[in-house]
Amino acid sequence: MAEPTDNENTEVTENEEPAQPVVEYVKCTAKCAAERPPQVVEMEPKPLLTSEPTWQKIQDYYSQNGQNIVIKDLFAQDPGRFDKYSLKITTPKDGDILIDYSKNRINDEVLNLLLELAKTRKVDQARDAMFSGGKINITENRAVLHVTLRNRKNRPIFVDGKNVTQDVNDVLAHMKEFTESVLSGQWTGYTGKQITDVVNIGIGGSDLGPVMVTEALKPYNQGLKLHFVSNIDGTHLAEVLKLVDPETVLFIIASKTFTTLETCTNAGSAKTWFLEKAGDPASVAKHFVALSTNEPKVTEFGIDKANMFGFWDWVGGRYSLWSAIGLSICLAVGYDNFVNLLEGANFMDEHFQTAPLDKNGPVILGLLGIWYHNFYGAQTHAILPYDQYLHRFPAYFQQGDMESNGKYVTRGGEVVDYTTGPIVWGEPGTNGQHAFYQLFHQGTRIIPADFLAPAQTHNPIADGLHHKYLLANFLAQTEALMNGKTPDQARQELETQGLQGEALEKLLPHKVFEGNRPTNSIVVQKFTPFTLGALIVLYEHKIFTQGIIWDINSFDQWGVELGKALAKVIEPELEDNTPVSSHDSSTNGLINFIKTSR
Ligand SMILES: O=P(O)(O)OC[C@H]1O[C@](O)(CO)[C@@H](O)[C@@H]1O
Repeated sequence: MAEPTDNENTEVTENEEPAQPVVEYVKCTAKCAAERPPQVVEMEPKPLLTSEPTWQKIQDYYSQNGQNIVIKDLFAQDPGRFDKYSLKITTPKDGDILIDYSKNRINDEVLNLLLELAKTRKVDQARDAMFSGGKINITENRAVLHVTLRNRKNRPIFVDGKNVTQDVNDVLAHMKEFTESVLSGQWTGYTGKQITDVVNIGIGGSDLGPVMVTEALKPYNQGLKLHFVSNIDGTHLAEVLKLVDPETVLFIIASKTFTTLETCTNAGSAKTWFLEKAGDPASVAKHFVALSTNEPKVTEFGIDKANMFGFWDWVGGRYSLWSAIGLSICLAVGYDNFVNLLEGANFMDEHFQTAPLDKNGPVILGLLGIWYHNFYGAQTHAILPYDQYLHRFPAYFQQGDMESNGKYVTRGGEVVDYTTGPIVWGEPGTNGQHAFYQLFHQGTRIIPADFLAPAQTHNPIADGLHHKYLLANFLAQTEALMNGKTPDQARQELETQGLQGEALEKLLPHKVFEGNRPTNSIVVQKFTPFTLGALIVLYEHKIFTQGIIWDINSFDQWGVELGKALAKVIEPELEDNTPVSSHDSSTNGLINFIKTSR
C-alpha cells in the first residue's frame, strides 16, 4: 500500500488516470481545483409516474399478459434464457459476480418496456447528477456523495466549488494511522496495556453498516474483539460492559449529528462507567474517539478533536460505512482490507456509471423490483444470504431501502398514486427455510427474493460437506420456487408412496406447489472485502434507481422525526407516578399502567 504523498504539486486532471504505479493519495491543490470548475448535472422535474405513456404501456401489457407469464415455460421455450438474462461482472481481483435474473416473470417485451421506463425517467441523468455533486437531496439542500468516499482513482469531485477528494483522503490517512497504531499495540490504554476490545456506540447508519461488515468479514479479523451498542435500552450497554475491561477497551462514539438520543445517552453512561474505574478524566483521551460531522458537540462531550474522525453533510447516515463511520471495520479487518472494501465499492460505482442500461446490474434489479411491486402488487422483497457471515445483510438493507424509499410524496411534493419502497426482510439460508419458506412456496403472496451465495466458503469443514449442502439448498430452493409441483406430479408421488382413493384425493391439494415464484441469484466466487463492497453498492444503486423512477427523495428521512419528537414530550411524564390524561385514551392507559406497575 502506497503511503500518502505530501507532494502539494501533484495534480490530477479531469480525464487523467493516476500515473503508474498507482499513487494512493494525490493532493489536488487550490490551483488545480480552480482550473476545473465543477460541471454539475441537473435533474429535471418529472411528471407523475402514472401519467407517463411508458407506464401506461407497461400497465396495459401487465393487464393482458401479466398472469400468463410462466417462468418454467419460458425456460422450456428458450434454451438460451440463462445466458440472455444473466450478467457476469468480472472483478479485477476476486473473480466474477454472477447476477442470474432469468428466474423472473419476464420476457423481452417486459424487459424492453422496463428499460424504456428507466430511460423515460432519466435514471442516467439522475445518476450523473449524483456523481457530479448535484444537490439532489432537495429537502435538505445537500449533495449526495457517498460515492466520493470510495473514489479510488482520486477523480476531482466538487461540493460547492470545492474539490473534496483530498478531504476524504486526509480522513482515510487518519484512519490508517490510528488503526495501525491500535493494531500494532503502539496505542495503549491509561495503564499502558494494549487495546483488546472495541465498542462502537452508534445507531441506524452509524451502527448497521459497521455491524454488518464486521460480521461479514470476520475471517479477516486482525485480533480485536468488536462490540456494538445501539439500543437506548440500558440492557444493550450493560451486557457489553460486562465483557470489557476499562484498561483495554476503546469506545468509538459514532454519530453523524452527535445529537442522537440513543448514542449520546449510551456514550454518557459508558464514560461514567469508564471514569468510575479510571478516575482521571485525562484517561478519556486514550479510550474514547468520535466519528462525527459535529466538532463542537464532540469536544463538549470531552473527546479531544485529535481523536475525532470527521465526515460531511453530503454523506447520508445509511450510506456512511465508507466514511469515518467505518473506523470499527478498519480496526476489525485492518486498513488494507478496508481499502479493498472501498475498491470493490468503487468497482460497482463504475459499473453503474458505464454499463449500458440493459447490462447494468443495479438498473436491472431496480426495474425487476418495479415490475413486481407496482404491477404484481408485491409488498415485500426478501434478501436471503446463503452465507452465515452475511447474517446482518438483510437488516442493513432494511434501513438502506426502507429509510431511502419509504416515502409517499414525490420530489415535487405531490402525493403518489402508486406504491413505492418495499418492505425488506430476510434471514440467512438455511435457517429461513425452516422458518418462513412455507409461505414463499404455498402462501398467497408473491415475494420476490434475492438469493446470495458464495461458490467458495471460508470454512470448508468436514471436507466441504457443509458448503455442498448449503449450496445444494440454495439451488434447490430457487428451482422449486420456479417449477413448483403440478397436481399430476403430486398425484404420481403420492401413488408411489402407496396412497390411493379418498385418502389420496384429500391430501393432494396440500401437496401441489403453484411455482412461478420469482428469484434472483447473485453468486460470487467468495465473500471477500472487495466482493462485499461491490455487492453493497449493487444494492445501493438499485435503491437509487427505484427512487428515481418513483421520483422520491431517497436521501432524507423526515419520517423518523415525529416519533422522536413525541418521545421528548412523554419522557418527562414518566418522571413521577402522577396519572396523565393529556393523550388519547390508549396512550394515557399505557402510560398509567406502566406508572402503576413499576
Ligand atoms: O449518526 P446519527 O446522527 O447519530 O444518526 C443515526 C441515524 O438516525 C437517523 O437519522 C434516523 O434513524 C438515521 O438516518 C441515522 O443513520
